[in-house]
Amino acid sequence: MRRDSAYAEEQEFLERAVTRRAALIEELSAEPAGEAEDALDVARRRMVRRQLEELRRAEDGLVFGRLDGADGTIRRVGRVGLRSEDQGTGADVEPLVLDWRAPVARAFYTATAVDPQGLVRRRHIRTRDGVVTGVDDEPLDGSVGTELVGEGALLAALDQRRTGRMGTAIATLQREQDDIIRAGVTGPLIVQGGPGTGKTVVALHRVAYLLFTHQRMAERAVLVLGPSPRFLEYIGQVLPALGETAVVSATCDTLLPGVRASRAESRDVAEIKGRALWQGVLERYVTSLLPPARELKLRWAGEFHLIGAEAVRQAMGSAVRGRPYHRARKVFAELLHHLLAEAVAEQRETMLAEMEQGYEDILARIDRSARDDGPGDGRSGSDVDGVLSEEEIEDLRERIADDPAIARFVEAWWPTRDPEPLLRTLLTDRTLLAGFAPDLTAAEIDAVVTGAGGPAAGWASGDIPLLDALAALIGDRADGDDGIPGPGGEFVAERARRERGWVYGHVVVDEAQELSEMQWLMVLRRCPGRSVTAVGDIDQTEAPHRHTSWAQAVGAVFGDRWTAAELTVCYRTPREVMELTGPILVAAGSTGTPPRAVRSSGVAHWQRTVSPDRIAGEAASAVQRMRERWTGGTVGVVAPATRVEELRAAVEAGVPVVTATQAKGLEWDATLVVDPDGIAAEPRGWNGLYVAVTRCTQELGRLSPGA
Ligand SMILES: Nc1ncnc2c1ncn2[C@@H]1O[C@H](COP(=O)(O)OP(=O)(O)OP(=O)(O)O)[C@@H](O)[C@H]1O
Repeated sequence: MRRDSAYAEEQEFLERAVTRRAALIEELSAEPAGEAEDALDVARRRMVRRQLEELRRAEDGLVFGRLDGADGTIRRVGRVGLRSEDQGTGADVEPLVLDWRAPVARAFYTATAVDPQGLVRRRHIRTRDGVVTGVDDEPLDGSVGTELVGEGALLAALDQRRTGRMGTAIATLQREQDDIIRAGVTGPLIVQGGPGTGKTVVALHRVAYLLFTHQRMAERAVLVLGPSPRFLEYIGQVLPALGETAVVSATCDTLLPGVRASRAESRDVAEIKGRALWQGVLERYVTSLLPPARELKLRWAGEFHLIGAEAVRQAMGSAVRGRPYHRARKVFAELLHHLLAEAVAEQRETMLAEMEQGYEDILARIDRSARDDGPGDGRSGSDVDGVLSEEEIEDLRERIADDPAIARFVEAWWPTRDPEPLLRTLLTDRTLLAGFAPDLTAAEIDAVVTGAGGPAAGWASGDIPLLDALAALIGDRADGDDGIPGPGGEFVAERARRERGWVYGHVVVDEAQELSEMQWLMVLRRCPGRSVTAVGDIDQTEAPHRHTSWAQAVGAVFGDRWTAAELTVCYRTPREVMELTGPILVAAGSTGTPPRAVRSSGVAHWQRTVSPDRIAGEAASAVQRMRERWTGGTVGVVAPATRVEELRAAVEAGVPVVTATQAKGLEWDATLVVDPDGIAAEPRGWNGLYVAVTRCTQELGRLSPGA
């Protein structure tokens, strides 16, 4: 009976919220179109557009929580905040629904029986298509104690069939997750968590929280870096569903506009190219491209002018001063225009002074008395003594700056450069590379040069951070604009994606354990303010670098100035499967412990050995049986790289067959791991096997080739 009345009560409230949302959408849609009046109007319109976008996407999960205070107050929590019907702007009236990201909503995720935060009850409300389908009450008065927040709702969410797309978890976030989501942004935050602990959930919900809380971050957009395009596709719906548009998602390989990694390279070479030492190598290389400071001879208006070596050296010194190559070149060109204008003026003064002297001598000889008031007394303008006024020198400088012949001279003396051919040259020339990379051994230099491919070879993944570093040291040819987001028409994310030197408000890195030092530097370049959240599991590392701790992984970029956080509970993988992982971690050389599984699927994992020639056929049958068992859900196959092609041809179309590396971050209801020993034998293969077996939410099957 109480239960029925709770459903009826929440249904009634939900209908009120649905009506209110429709009214707010209508109100905001009625905003005038046309040109914005001023900067304030641009900002206001952008905010309205954002609110409208959020409201439009908020149908699902419009209301998912309720907080009952000890003082009798009742508050509802939902995907977006809804102003109540009688809440004018700034009025002191409670909103109808609290935004889950608002500080007052935090208790929904953090209140416990031990620390009820003024609440007596938390209610989770499940809805589908405008109908309340579930109500779970959790007393916070100490009568019931559980470690989990909203256990019923959480377990129901975790037990759902997987669709192949990640969903939002705003209704069931757990306290340790919420603490990280709402952590301050004082510097890099590195979150360690085992498989299925919700690292991706935390990372994405943190983006939504930060964008909601920090308006300036929204103006600069947030970058989300993931391990693969497949992973980005998997998480692609989460942020739009949370109403976020100011987000750019990419992999390290797709971060440089117009450049793609199209070539595989050996792990050894990839490891060498990932080392932070390349930053110094490239800096020395770019410095070597600067022209030597020497006397310059320029022609202007038919006359030659000399700019002395010392003046050139000084101008170069003040032009370079930490600036990128092209920027320094531009500053030098401007200084050169000044120097030349002064040289021209000086030469003209000398010439006129000589002419004047000659003229005076002649006049003196003809009629000394007539020269009493002769030229030479006045001191303004380009009078006959030849001294040019400041305006005249400035005018001269402008004409010099506009002269294509002078521009051609500068180009010949200090040419503009393209990073791609420059890097190609460096990576294919042993002597050059040895000169700039004294810390690499001869064998390492040999490996890099031999592995670089021919002049027409594409770029490998390990080249992208080198290109990025080089492009930053060389700089854009033309001056970039001011970086202020454009007017209403364009979402900031579109612009950020297009512009190479874009500086983001925040960067989130998922599967961060995979990044090489050079890739970390690439991240830092996009967020010099170090507003970075990185999530990962050092025990799932498969990349060729040799990091076995976060301190090692980020030391080269952040030193020891970063904050560590940890997630300890596994929400994805059932207890039955997690029990298998201890020995795998030991074999991987890890000293860590697997996270604690929150649920049991009640399904035993299984293992079968089949003769090697039947393995693909057996895998196909096993997948079919799993598909039948998990109707409406998803099945994935993980195998050693050498078996992927054969298995793809054998199993049903649409069932993903991937390597352990490609499986990173993904999950399915059931996973078939084919040839686990083969996976373990791959480089860092025990870590790969750890990834492979932890992808399932329900069932794990293992198929091994054998006698
Ligand atoms: N608080 C939560 N409420 C509901 N579902 C959750 C919650 N936390 C995690 N999950 C679910 O658990 C699963 C694992 O989460 P997620 O992919 O974020 O983990 P992860 O730590 O990134 O895992 P891995 O490192 O293994 O890729 C996902 O299905 C996610 O939706």
